[in-house]
Amino acid sequence: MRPRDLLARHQELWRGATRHPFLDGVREGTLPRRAFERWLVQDYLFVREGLAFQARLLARAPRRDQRLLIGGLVALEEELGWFEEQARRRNLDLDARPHPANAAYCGFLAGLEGEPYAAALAALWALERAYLEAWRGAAPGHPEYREFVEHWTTPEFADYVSGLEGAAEAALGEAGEGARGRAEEAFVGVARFERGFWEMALEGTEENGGRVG
Ligand SMILES: Cc1ncc(CO)c(N)n1
Repeated sequence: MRPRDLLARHQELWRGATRHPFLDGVREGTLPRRAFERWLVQDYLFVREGLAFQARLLARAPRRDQRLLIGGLVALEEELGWFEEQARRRNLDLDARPHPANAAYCGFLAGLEGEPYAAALAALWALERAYLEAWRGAAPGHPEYREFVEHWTTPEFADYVSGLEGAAEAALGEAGEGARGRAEEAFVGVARFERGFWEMALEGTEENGGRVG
């Protein structure tokens, strides 16, 4: 089982993770500002957890995957700084509570620590690939959101996602049947949580969406 087999087997689910009215709104400029701001604050919190998840994955990665994962960690740390600047410009408070949909996704990532390496790596590939496809679908993006579309559609990011796919393919190739099953479940989990994240952003019910004052 290769990563691309997972995409082929779960096309419908994958489509739900990567196509969404939120992304149509980014492309057309019709997205309510509150929805975008809610997504921005929540995604910052998610990336913070994602960095911790990836650091734990690095600790048990085979030698051949270390450079790839370290490169990803450096990019995530830079991304946090970028989010902080975006939030400052928009006067958003990043010291917010994770929305339940976000907290559940982060809990799922934390739980992958107890799963086979191949399954956790497949999940990392899937969540990065989901963002690549999702934002590509929103390109070029309304001017207000274009910087965000560009952030996740650079050739560097696409190369990174390809690197993760290759690493996941190798890990799955060495994995036993049980671990491959766990990888498929992890993939399905990522796809569901990704869709839920867009839903949360568009329909979230927090009082102030993280806005200061
Ligand atoms: C919800 C979500 N999924 C994937 C990524 C890509 O890192 C992200 N920033 N946020």
